Amino acid sequence: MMSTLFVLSEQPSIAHHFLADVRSLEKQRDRRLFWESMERLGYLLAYELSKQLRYEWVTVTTPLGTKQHYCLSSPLVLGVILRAAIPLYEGVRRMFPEADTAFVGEYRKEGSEKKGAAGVEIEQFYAATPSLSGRTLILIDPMLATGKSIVTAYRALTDKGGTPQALHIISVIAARQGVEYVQKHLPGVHCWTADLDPALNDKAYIVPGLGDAGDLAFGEKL
Ligand SMILES: O=P(O)(O)OC[C@H]1O[C@H](OP(=O)(O)OP(=O)(O)O)[C@H](O)[C@@H]1O
Ligand SMILES: O=c1cc[nH]c(=O)[nH]1
Repeated sequence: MMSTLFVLSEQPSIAHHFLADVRSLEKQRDRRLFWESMERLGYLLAYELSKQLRYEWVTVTTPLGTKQHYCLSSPLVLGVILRAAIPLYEGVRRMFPEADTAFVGEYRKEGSEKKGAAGVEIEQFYAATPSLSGRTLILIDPMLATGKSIVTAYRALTDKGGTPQALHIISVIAARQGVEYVQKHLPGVHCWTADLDPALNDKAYIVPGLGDAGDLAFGEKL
């Protein structure tokens, strides 16, 4: 199956406004704004992704008659990668409130990024998931840098939960190299990102990026 890539910023829309909020060094001081803008990007990306899901026609009775609507029939599991994904997840979850949720705890091993993207190693320590078999898995992580965190999370979840019928990734900022990495290791994946950045720096941070998404949402990690 073919992998696909959707980039929200390719069209002028309110998404640019929220992207400017999360990237701006000055506005990042306002944690409430950072969270709200992440959540709003979550709504917008979930809306775009929803166009690819499965629906069934349902007849709704109004006080004055009946009307048919498409109602979601794809069984969804949202996958959250701790910590930084929580605000973005909250936006996606509000759009798909009936979805189940899987959690993965992991972080980049301290110092491993000193050798650049090739050196980055992921320490994965926690995974809790409902069954994924035959369901649609949406992995959520605001920053897709080297792509190693997402691939590690997918493996941890599928080892326990089985193989999903479809895989989507929602990110706010993806590096081109990270997208290529996930497409290589997770064939058929569908990537939905608010923006696509050109490069990683020598510590495998996205440039221009926004800095450390986990620290901005929750405070500097010791
Ligand atoms: O694509 P990658 O190169 O793997 O990098 C991206 C990862 O980095 C961030 O998490 P981080 O490891 O900083 O942990 P945190 O969420 O606890 O801050 C981010 O939320 C991703 O999970
Ligand atoms: O640019 C990056 C890369 C990894 N994690 C972040 O929070 N930001």
